[in-house]
Amino acid sequence: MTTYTSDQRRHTSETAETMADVRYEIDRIDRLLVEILAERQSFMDAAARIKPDRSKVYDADRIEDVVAKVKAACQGAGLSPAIAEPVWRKLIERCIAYEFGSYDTRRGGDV
Ligand SMILES: C=C(O[C@@H]1C=C(C(=O)O)C=C[C@H]1O)C(=O)O
Repeated sequence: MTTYTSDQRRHTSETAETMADVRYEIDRIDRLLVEILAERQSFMDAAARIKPDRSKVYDADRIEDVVAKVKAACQGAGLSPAIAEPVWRKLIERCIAYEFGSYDTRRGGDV
């Protein structure tokens, strides 16, 4: 199971006083995001292993399902959907490209 390593939080957005404070927290959060995205990426390898054929790697219905769920989660979390939607659409696009690569590597390039 993945565990996330995190530097100590020093400030909240309310207590930060300097740009050094702000950037320390942004850099800390970015390292966490990298760990979380690496775990998400690992499930692309799992999907490439499980999917029965290459035509299933790109799933338009599932893409819309993922984006809708992310937008719903934004409401509760206070994340702007204007940030989230394009970020997730690009993330999914790159994850699918990764999954195609994983699928082809696993099956020796056979299509
Ligand atoms: C992981 C999957 O494969 C692809 C990757 C997706 C994602 O990154 O969320 C969504 C749809 C699929 O085209 C899946 O089908 O769920």
